[in-house]
Amino acid sequence: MKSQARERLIFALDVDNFEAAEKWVKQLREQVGVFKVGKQLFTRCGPEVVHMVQAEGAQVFLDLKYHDIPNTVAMAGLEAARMGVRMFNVHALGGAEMMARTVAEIDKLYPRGDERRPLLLAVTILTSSTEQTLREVGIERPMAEMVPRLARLAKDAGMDGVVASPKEVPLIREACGADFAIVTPGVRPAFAAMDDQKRVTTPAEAIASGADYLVIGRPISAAADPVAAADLILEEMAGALARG
Ligand SMILES: O=C(O)c1cc(=O)[nH]c(=O)n1[C@@H]1O[C@H](COP(=O)(O)O)[C@@H](O)[C@H]1O
Repeated sequence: MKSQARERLIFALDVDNFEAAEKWVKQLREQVGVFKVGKQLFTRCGPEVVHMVQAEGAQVFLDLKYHDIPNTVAMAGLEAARMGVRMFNVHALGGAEMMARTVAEIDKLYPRGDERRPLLLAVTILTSSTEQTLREVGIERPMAEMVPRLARLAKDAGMDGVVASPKEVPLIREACGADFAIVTPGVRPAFAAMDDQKRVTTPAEAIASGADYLVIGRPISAAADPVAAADLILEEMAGALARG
């Protein structure tokens, strides 16, 4: 169960330089199967940092949350796939055409079934957002309606899964079925602070509700002993997986 949990634990490499990223990858290799390279690190280091993670034998979630006109996102997605990342994401709010064009480009590069094909993920509503955040940008519908609606839009456009709060996993499963990946940030073990996350659950709750992958950053990176914190999280995940 622990090795299964490891494949589902994604550590957010939210650092500002190559050396720090490399240190985390070497330190957490036994606990973590996938490392997330996001906007800060990628803007600083570029593809070199993706290749470093791959050279260490781990997989990469390229978290650049593309949101632009359909052709621009599709072409950016193509470059992400060419880097050999395991998964990358776009904002579902970019719309059906943007997602479908991206899927179509990836289909041409690596058809479904090709092991090099990355998982194409759509961010629904960020885990730092509240109902108030939605109102501010003119979305009057409630979170519980928006998240499954965006997830369904992503599925119908051919995307492989979504990034969403663990709180909304049951709603997404209901809208999209079992064969759809759900990646959940906003995970906080009992020992960690909330930071800027708003819609959170514990690792065990996230797995029990049906999340496939957990993205965790500060609860590990800010811990006094990060390896011990990652081990605790893995144990909690493995326990929930065993309970089925
Ligand atoms: O796409 C993401 O990874 C993401 C989506 C989302 O809705 N919320 C969210 O926190 N994230 C990312 O997940 C990570 C969470 O980090 P911690 O809050 O430190 O555990 C950060 O790197 C965020 O950029």
